Amino acid sequence: MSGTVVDVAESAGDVAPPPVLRAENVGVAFGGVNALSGVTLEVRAGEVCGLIGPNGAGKTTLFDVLSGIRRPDSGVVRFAGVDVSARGPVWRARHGMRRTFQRQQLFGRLTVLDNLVVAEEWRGGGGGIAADLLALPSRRRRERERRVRAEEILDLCGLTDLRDKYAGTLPVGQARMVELARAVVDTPKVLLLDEPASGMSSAESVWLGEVVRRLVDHEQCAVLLVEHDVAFVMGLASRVVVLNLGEVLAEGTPAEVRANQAVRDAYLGGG
Ligand SMILES: Nc1ncnc2c1ncn2[C@@H]1O[C@H](COP(=O)(O)OP(=O)(O)OP(=O)(O)O)[C@@H](O)[C@H]1O
Repeated sequence: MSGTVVDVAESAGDVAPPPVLRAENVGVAFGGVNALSGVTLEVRAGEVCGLIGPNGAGKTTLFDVLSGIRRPDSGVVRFAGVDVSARGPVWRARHGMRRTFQRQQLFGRLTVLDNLVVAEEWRGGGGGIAADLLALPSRRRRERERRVRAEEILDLCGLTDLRDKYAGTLPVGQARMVELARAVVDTPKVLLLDEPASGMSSAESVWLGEVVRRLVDHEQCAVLLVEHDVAFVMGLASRVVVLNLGEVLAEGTPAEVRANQAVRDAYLGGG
């Protein structure tokens, strides 16, 4: 790898900003099974890109490669233009890549607000334990800033009324929304959302769609979304990539993908 991850700035004259995250010709094989072959996909700041495909298409494997959990057998992953293929998930997270998982990962015995503050604290506040024990003014100021940021994100997510509830007491739909808020509070450059609507009622997934849109506009982060609920993806994403048998079968706007005959045959049920 070379260089460092830098903020992605729109270069003068370009219509679209450069991709924040890009998988280039990625291949992964498990024994004789090609889970991914020659997959190229990118996502840009301010955009929601949907990733769909039938069971076994390779969506989870691609998320694992993008987030650094799995090294690809071939191809590279670029984050803000830099080849990060050799970097692990912690490094990528530290540089602004956040992933939510299908299983819930909240701290059940912390309040909703504290779940967000903890998500900000993992970077550390500078000064270590001594600064904590001495309650240095700089540390107290940083804590106040983190609470303000957490409250701002709770507000954007429509979660302010739940801020003092213990996360472990929340029903699935609300808990999923808190997970999203946790992922966003640390100002990621890119968010990988893995089945964010699973377990949600249809009213809750409408709420989720509105919140994701609001967060993307406010934070100008890039979102890549894997979701089995195709209608949800089509309603939210501006661009959709369809994987099938480890390859990109189609890519385009939701309308283009819906009209694509190969996609209809392989996935959406013909017709
Ligand atoms: N650890 C593994 N060992 C062996 N084969 C695997 C492994 N993980 C995934 N596969 C295979 O790789 C292919 C892609 O799987 P993957 O889980 O990425 O698909 P997916 O699109 O996420 O599927 P689903 O929608 O069911 O979650 C499948 O054929 C799967 O059986």
